[in-house]
This record gives sequence, structure tokens and C-alpha cells, in this order.
Amino acid sequence: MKPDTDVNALWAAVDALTEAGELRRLSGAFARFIGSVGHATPALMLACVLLSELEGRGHSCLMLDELVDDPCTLTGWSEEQWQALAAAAAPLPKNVKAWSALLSGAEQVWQAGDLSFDQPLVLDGARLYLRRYWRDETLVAGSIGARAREVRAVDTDKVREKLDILFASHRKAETPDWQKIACAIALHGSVAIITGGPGTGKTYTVARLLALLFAVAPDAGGLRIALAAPTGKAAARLKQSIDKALSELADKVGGELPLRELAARMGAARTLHSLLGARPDTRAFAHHQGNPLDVDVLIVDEASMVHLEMMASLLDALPAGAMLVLLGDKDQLASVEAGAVLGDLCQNAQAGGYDAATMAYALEASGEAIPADFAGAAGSLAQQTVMLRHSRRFGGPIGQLALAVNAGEVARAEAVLRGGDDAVRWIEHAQQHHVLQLAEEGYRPYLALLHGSGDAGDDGWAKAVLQSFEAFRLLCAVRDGEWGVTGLNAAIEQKLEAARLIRRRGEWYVGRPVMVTRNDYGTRVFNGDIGLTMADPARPDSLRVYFLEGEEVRSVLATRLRHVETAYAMTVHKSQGSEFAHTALVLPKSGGSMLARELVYTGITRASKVFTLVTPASAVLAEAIGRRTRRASGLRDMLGA
Ligand SMILES: Nc1ncnc2c1ncn2[C@@H]1O[C@H](COP(=O)(O)OP(=O)(O)OP(=O)(O)O)[C@@H](O)[C@H]1O
Repeated sequence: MKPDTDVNALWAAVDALTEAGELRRLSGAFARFIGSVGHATPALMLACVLLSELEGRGHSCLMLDELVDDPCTLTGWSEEQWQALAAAAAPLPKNVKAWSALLSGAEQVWQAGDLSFDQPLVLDGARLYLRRYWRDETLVAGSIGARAREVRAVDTDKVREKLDILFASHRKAETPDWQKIACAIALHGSVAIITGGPGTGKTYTVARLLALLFAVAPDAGGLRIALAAPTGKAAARLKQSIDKALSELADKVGGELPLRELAARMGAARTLHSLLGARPDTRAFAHHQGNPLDVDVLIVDEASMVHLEMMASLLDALPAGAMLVLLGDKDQLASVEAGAVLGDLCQNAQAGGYDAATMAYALEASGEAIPADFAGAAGSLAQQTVMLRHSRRFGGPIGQLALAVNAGEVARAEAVLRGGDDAVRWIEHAQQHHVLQLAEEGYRPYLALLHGSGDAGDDGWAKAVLQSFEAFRLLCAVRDGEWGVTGLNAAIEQKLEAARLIRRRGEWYVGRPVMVTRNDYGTRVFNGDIGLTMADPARPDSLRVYFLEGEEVRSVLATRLRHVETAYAMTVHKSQGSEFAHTALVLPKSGGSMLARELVYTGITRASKVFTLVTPASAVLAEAIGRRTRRASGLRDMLGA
């Protein structure tokens, strides 16, 4: 069907906004496509433009109430820009009811019901979706909800006895002991969520949960456990921490529980892509409902990085009887792709909302009484969610700063930053040369090591260089401009060259750190992997890129890596799941909607020993802390809590 001629005014307004850089090209193209497969009214086309635009910013749907109430906040445009578009599509529906009536009457829109339909758009209550995201959200909500409602029979006496052994030697740091409660609660259902800030003991707890499962399972010998995380680095860290925790536990209680057997049986942790059987050239995974994963227990770390589509694929591939345990920090930045799944699933984590049955069960199975402050009736998923609240790594000023930022307390955050402690510094009125100086100091040690005696034929030496590089990292809020990743990487290269720390001979040179930007199954390098360029010990004229995979070093010929970028500076998004002794976070002069509290919190919590904040003007910090990243999604509603 041909589009109506009265959409031409809208296309002109859309094109003008696109030229002004306020709309991505895809959004106009998407709306035109929808207009080509059915009757194209200006209001419908406008909704499609917005839906696509918001998808690019991580939202899974367009909330009609937000569109009616405050379109400028929704789109991030000025009143003038919004009016230009709205006037071109006029008359627009005045309220949600009128929008719903208009959309549900369009032949391209399907009104939510069962899962089989052909329309590209779905209207579910007051939310307009792209078909794919509606399906994913429905699947995630359905599967998680069903798992949360499935209460498992637990021998509470036995569990309590084993928990007392597993937690005997630890010093209880908080009352109640949420770690112990988390283990008991996880056993009670087919899904559990353990959330908490850095160093609150999520991995420590899950190692004990595995030991507990092993101790109480009727057929421990046949228990199939899988460990996974969104990135290779996070997977390696998970495996390392669990191995460490289990071996410490085995030293303490090894005689009483079969922990060495458990540790020996646990395979490597894998990326979610590899666990699900990603294949080149297709989005479909080898594992799905028809060919489920061969697991009884699946532990997924860094779950805040798991986007909606991946979570849907994971749940689709998980066999019905299996237990899923999600670990992550709900306050961290959400995934780059659409969705904020962990945040949505953890909507009640802070308050608890435990019902009487859960309170009674937790007391019986763990011996810990959940305080009345956390009582409520928050729905079945809340009963399977535990938030760990005491950080063991983060007592000092870095932890205080993270807490203040997370709570939105600007004055307290500024006071910590100005407190004069060596662990937290603030370059408040920075110019680019301050950042370059910081980078030179931070990267000098690994470059000195690299140019000293030793060669990459010696794995121990290559590993030491890679570990030295991990001691410092510059994180940016944005990609472009003087204060963004691309501008800073170029400037840092020049600075290091002027300081004779690197010698560039074209794109590749000894010492160049790179980040992989696309999965490559041929060379087995994956999006987000970071490597360092060193001379090939076998052929001194060629260069190889060395990657640290857990304890192992592996290398790939530099010329075989096609999708990489220089990585002295990287985005906060890409740094998730990593930790650096000294982390420097650079905020731009103005970052728009990107610059938000979750981003600053995630940047700070990447630092284990020293954190430096770099701002061109101090007001930028308050601006960032004051802005929350909110992603539209229907998951909370669909979960019904
Ligand atoms: N109850 C406890 N008793 C003694 N030590 C603990 C306890 N809980 C955690 N720890 C220790 O605190 C440190 C941080 O714990 P862990 O690595 O499990 O935290 P995490 O929440 O997984 O952190 P991250 O989010 O950074 O991965 C570890 O060294 C761990 O051994």
C-alpha cells in the first residue's frame, strides 16, 4: 500500500532532525518500512520513529504515558525540536487512550495475546514494542515467573546443619547474615538472584551454595554444574574466585564435605555465547527449547551485563528442572543492548518484601531471622532474591564514594573526593594535558617492563606485562571528542611517543593495547577482549597480540585481528566485569543523557586501590549524579510485582 501523502511533512521533519544528528538514520528508515507494509498515518509513523530511536538507547518499548506526559524528557530533545516533529504529524492523539485506539487500529500493530502473529509491532497495554522485544520480554517474564513460583521441597534440618559447617569459620559481618540466607533461599526454588555491590561476597556465597547443593543432592555424583558470564574476562574471574573459595573451604571443612571432589568436577566457566552454542553468521544458538542445555545448575555472573535478547535465549535453552542463579550488581550500568534485565528483576531487592512463608523458611533453613523491616508481600521473584549489603573490599573512601553516588548524594560524594585521602583523587578543573600526564604515569610501568629484557616466548614474562597493564586504566563516559575514547587514545599515543615509551611504525607497534570489537570465531577472540601487542619471538619482524585468559596466555598474529581499536582509554560500558588497581574516570564537558549516576558508580567500582576522577568542570559530577538511567521496559509489570 502506498503511504499517504500527508506523511511527507513528517518525513521532512524527520530528515531535518537526522541531519542535525538528533535521530539515527535507522529510525526514519524503520518508520518508512512500517509505512510500506500497511497504511501509513503520520501519528503511527511518528510512533515508529520514536520506538526505533528509543531502542537504540536501550529501551525495549515506547511508553505511551511518557510520550503524552513529557515527550522532551523521553526523547532528550528541546521543546522546539519536539514541536517541529509533532506539528508535522499533527493532529497527535491527546492521551494514552486515544494513542492506544489509534495504534490498535493499525494493521501493522498486533494487540498482545498469544505468541504467533506476523505484525512487526505489538501494543501491550500502554506499551508499543518491536515484535522481537515483546517476545523476549514475554519469554523472560514467563520463564522467570514460573521458576520463581516453583517452590522446592527442602530438608531444612539438613540444610541448616551443612550451612553451619560451611559458614562456621567466617566472621559474621552483618546481621542477619544475608550470605547464609541467600544459600538457603536459592535452594528453595528454581531461580535465585544474589545481588550486591563489589566485594559483598557474591562469589564467596555462590561457592558455598555449590558446596551446599553438592552436600544435600540425592545424586551429587551426577550433578551437572555450569558456570557462565557475558564476557570471557568475567567468566575467567568467576572460575578463579570459585576455585579459590572452594580450595579455602576444603582446607577448613574438607573432612566433613566432599569439596575437593566438587572442585575437581567443575569445568571451566564459559561465555554465554559459547555456552549456548553461538554460530557464525546466525543469531540463532545451537541450544534452545528443542535442544536444551545439559545442566542441573547454571550460575551466571555479571548478570547486569546480560541484555534482554540474551536472557531470553538463555531461559529458552534452560531445561525446566534446572536451577538458575544470577549474580550481579543491580546498580551497575545496564547492558549496551536493549533491556535492563537484572535491574528490573531486582526491583524489590533493596526493600526485601519477604512474605511470612519465606521468613519462616529462612529461619528454619539458615538459623538467620530476616528482620521485620524486610517483611512484605512483594511477589514470588522477590522471595527468591537476596541483596548482600556489606562490602568487604570497599570499606574505605572508594566505597564511601560509590555509596554516596549510588544514593544520589552530591555533597557527600564531593566531600569524599575532596577529603585528601590518597585512595581517592579529583582533578576538578582538568585540561586534556592532565589526563595525558595521568596516562603516561599509569602506563609507564608496563611499557618499561615491555621494553626491558625478556620476550614473549616466555609465558611468565608475557603474563607479567599483561598484569602490569591491568594495574591502570583510563575510562571515559563517551566515545567521541576531546574527552572521549577516540580523542584521548590518539592524544595518549602522541604523548607516549614523545616520552619515548612507544615507537609507532604505522597502526601496529610494540606496546599497543587493543580491544576486540567483534566476536571472531576463527581466531577465538571476542568482543571486549583486551590484548597487548608484542614482538613475535619466532619472527622478530612480526607482531602478535597477547591475551590473558584466566591464568593462561595466548596470542594471535596482529594482522589477523581485523576488528580492534586502541585501548589506552575505553568506555565505562566496556570496563564492566573488570577491575583495575588504579582507575581514572574522565567525564566530558557535557555528556547529555549518557552522563548518568549508574555510569559514575560503575566507573568508581572498577577501582580496587586508587580512584581518580577527572572533570573539566566540577558541575559535571553533580549533573551526572543527578541523572538516572531509566530504561523503558514492561518486565516489571509483566512479572506482576
Ligand atoms: N563472609 C565472609 N567472610 C570472610 N571473607 C569474606 C566473606 N564474604 C566475602 N569475603 C571475602 O571478601 C572478598 C570479596 O568477596 P567476593 O569476591 O565474593 O565479592 P563479590 O561480591 O563477588 O565481588 P565482585 O562484584 O567484585 O566480583 C573476597 O576476598 C572474599 O573471600
